[in-house]
Amino acid sequence: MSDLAYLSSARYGKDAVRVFRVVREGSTHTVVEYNVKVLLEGDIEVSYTKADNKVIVATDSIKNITYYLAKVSPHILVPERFAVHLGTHIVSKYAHIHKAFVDIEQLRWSRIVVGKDRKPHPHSFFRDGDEKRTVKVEIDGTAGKDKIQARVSAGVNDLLVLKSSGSSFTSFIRDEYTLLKEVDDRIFSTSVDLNYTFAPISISPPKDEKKLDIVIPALDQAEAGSVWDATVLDRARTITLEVFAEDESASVQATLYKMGQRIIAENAGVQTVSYALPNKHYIPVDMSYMGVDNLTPAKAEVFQPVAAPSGLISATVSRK
Ligand SMILES: O=c1[nH]c(=O)c2[nH]c(=O)[nH]c2[nH]1
Repeated sequence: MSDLAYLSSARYGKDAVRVFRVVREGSTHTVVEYNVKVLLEGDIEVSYTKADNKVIVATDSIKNITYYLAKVSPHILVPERFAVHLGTHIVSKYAHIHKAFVDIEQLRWSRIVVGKDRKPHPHSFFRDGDEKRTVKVEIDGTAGKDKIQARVSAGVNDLLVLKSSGSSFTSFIRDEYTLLKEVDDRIFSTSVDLNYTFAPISISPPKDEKKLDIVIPALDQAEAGSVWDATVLDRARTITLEVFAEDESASVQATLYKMGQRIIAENAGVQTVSYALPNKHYIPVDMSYMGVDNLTPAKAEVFQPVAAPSGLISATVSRK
C-alpha cells in the first residue's frame, strides 16, 4: 500500500473565525466584523503520514493568534493590512511554517445617521446589505524569513444590482438547441463577485519576536500604504456600479470587460481584475392566454425572478 500513494499537498488551519473589534477614540467608536480563514503550509507532512503531531500548530492556537492580533495589531481596521500582519506573524514565528493563506470577509456595519442635521452616530451602526469586502493574502516565506513576499488581492462579493433597461442580447448562435428569443431590451441583474490583485510586495518582519505583534515595517511605507488604502475598493466598486448603470449592455460578457478595463486604467497598483457575474434571469410572464400582452419588450412589466438556473459569466482582465 505504501508504494502506491504519497502526500502530494497539504494545507490546514482554521476557517470561519468570527472577529468583531471596537476601536475607541474618545466617545467615537469604529467597528469591524470579519470572518477569517487562516491556512498553513510547511514541513507538516509527518502529521499526515506518520501520525506525528509535533509539527502541528493546533488550529485552536491559530484561532487564538487571530484574536490576539485583532487586539494588538495597528492594522486591524484595514483588512488587507490585517491579513498581511496575521500571516506574517505566523510565518515569522514558526520556523517550519513556510506559507500562510489568510482570507478575510468583512461584513457591513455602517453608521446610523440621526436628528434633523443627519449626524453620524458615534457608536450605533446598521447592516446595510449583504455585500462583503473580501481580502485574500498569501504570505510566502519559502525564500527565507527575512525575504517574505506578500501577494494581496481584494474585492467585493454579493453586490446585488439590477437594471430594468439598457441591456440587449442578440446575434448569438442559433441552431437546433436554440429557444431563446433575441431581445433589444431586457432586465439585467447580477450579484457581483469582484477580485483584483496587486503586485507582490516584500516584507521584512522585525527580528525581535516581541515586536512582531506591533509593526510590519513594509506596511508603514508610503508605497504600500497608497496601494492598499480603502480608496482602491471604493473606486473599483464605484466603477463597477457606474459601468453597470451606464453601459448599453450587449451582453454580460461585454459589460464585464468594460468594468475590468476601467479598473485597470484608474488604479495604478492593480495588476488583474476578475469578475464572476451570475446572470439572474427575470422572465416576462406569458399572459397571452388571457389576451394580455406582457411579452413584447415594451409591454413586459410583470416578470418572474428565477433563482436557478442562472448564467455564470466570468473573466480576468489583466494589465499588459
Ligand atoms: O449576456 C448574456 N450572455 C450569455 O452568454 C447569455 N446566454 C443566454 O442564454 N443569455 C445570455 N446573456
